Amino acid sequence: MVRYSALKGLYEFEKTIGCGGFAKVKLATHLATGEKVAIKIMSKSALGKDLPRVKLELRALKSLSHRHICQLYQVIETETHFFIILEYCSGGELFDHIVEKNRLSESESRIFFRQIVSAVAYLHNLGYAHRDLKPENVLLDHEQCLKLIDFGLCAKPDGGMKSLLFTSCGSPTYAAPELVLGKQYLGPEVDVWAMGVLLYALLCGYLPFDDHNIDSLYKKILSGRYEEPSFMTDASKRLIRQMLQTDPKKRITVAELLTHPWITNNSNPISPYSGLVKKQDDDCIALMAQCHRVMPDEMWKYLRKWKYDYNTATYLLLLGRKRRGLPLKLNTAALKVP
Ligand SMILES: O=C(Nc1ccc2c(c1)CCNCC2)c1ccc(-c2cn[nH]c2)cc1OCc1ccccc1
Repeated sequence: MVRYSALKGLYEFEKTIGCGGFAKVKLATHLATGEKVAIKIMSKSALGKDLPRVKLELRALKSLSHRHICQLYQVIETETHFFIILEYCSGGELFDHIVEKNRLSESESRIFFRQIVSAVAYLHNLGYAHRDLKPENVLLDHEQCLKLIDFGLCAKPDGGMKSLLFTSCGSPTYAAPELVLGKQYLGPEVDVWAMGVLLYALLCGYLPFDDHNIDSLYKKILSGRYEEPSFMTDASKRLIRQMLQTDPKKRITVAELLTHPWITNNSNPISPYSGLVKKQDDDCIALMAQCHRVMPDEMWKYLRKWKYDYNTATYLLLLGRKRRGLPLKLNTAALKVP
């Protein structure tokens, strides 16, 4: 295996768990805290014209901090590679979870779907659209908590880089009619359509529009007609119809989803800000300050720049340990002085 010297002493690689288009995902241990992470490795030469997509993903990830969005910890760039250190999602893909259970009950689907709505509402409130929402891009952590990944296509809607979508997204099974028609479109509406496909997949265990022939797939999407199996409740059917609405202007918005009766179902409405995770924590700061032999306010002054270096990773991983009620400890050998 290629020795990635840039991470020597900082991370210890374990096995490769996924190989995507131009990325490889390896499990690793963050040595200062002993916490597990996922490292997405991309070779710049293999990226070629897709390099801007990586820059886009990193810029987006650096401004996102939400319970249901896979947290970025550190970025290491060498002449030849990008190493993106990310939150460990040991539950694997939501897709696999659905398939192994055939389909999910309405209440289990609601628990997952509320998390997706919260993450997408947060994204939209920041002016981003994900634009590639699909079950493969939704992972689970060890607590069955959902994590959105792969912001390679996400953009601020005013950017409207639809060419990016056509060139790089895989199967358009989740693509909204306006995308299929190549129309000007707004990212948020495209995300709502994809969320409709996702919710359908959760409730039914298969996709509303599917065909191995791309032209008949397009025809089905443009028709907006799909099967409503008998096991679906009327409430689920109504909600999905509002999301899989072919006219983007008539499609329900994320803001309306936040308070939709099927979503709230007598529990509290979803706040798009739920789960903001990046905050000042005195215990974590104090421990890092002690190891670096600096004053806590010096340490926080450095950390709040969010440089996504090893110290950002260490701080965020300590925060995670504290949230899980684990003792805070640091292996100073791996710590680099700022
Ligand atoms: O932590 C991640 N994955 C992951 C970690 C542990 C385990 C599994 C999976 C399932 C396989 N059995 C071992 C347990 C993990 C984290 C982030 C990202 C990621 C974030 N932006 N882009 C990619 C990707 C990740 O994975 C990809 C994957 C690999 C195999 C299957 C399912 C998912």
